[in-house]
Amino acid sequence: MTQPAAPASDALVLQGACAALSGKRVLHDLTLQLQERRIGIIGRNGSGKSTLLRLLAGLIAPETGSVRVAGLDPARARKEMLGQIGILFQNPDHQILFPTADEELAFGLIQMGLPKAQAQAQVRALLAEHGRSHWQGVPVSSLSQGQRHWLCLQAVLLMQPRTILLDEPFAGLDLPTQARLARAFAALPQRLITITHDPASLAGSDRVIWIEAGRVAADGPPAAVLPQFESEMHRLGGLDADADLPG
Ligand SMILES: Nc1ncnc2c1ncn2[C@@H]1O[C@H](COP(=O)(O)OP(=O)(O)OP(=O)(O)O)[C@@H](O)[C@H]1O
Repeated sequence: MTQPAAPASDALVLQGACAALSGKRVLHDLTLQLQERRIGIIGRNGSGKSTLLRLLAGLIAPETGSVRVAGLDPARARKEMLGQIGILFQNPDHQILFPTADEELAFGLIQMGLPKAQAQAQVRALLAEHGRSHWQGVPVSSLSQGQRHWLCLQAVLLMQPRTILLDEPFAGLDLPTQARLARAFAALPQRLITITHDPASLAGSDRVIWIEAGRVAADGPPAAVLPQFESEMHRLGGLDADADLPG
């Protein structure tokens, strides 16, 4: 019998992982080896997608089973994870910690152990490269939603993580901003794991995982998974009652 291939050294591996929130189990016995370059996670509201992202990022620990990123437990190896996993939350305001744009950009680098002056120099160079030197000292509160998204993305990229987790990256952005962001994502060398409700945005992925009520409903190439997902969503959309919304 042939052995399954060993995971890539920077793979994200779930083994029988369950996760609970406030005592309620929301992810059930997930076993996944995530190593493709573009992975989409799709599913209905409340299916457990954000919880899966939080589990992969080590923001929550599994109730049972294990999560490993590059062989490490992401909930414990917090410092090592800075170079492994970057996360972009749906709402930049859930991510931004500092009052000014440059402080926000420098934070991750300082966390990684870079002396403050060096981190600040990298931030100045980045802002200059993007024609945004005037953002030095600018209050985050004065930036638009799209500009805050850009800020969060750059803060993550400065840390050069191997994998970036994106939670509904296009939600609330106008079409030109979405198109610009999509081009920026497409050009990234990193592995991207994207959560979305929107099947169209995953058409070019290497792999799509459909999560339903905390379990994998389908897992494969987009051409196989997305039509199944869309047909089920159309069927559910045709029902009048929304009593089947997961509670
Ligand atoms: N703090 C919490 N305590 C208890 N249950 C929670 C908590 N947060 C979320 N849940 C429940 O966990 C389940 C999964 O939520 P999760 O946010 O992971 O889903 P999702 O697929 O990301 O949803 P959406 O697409 O609406 O953002 C849902 O049923 C939700 O009600």
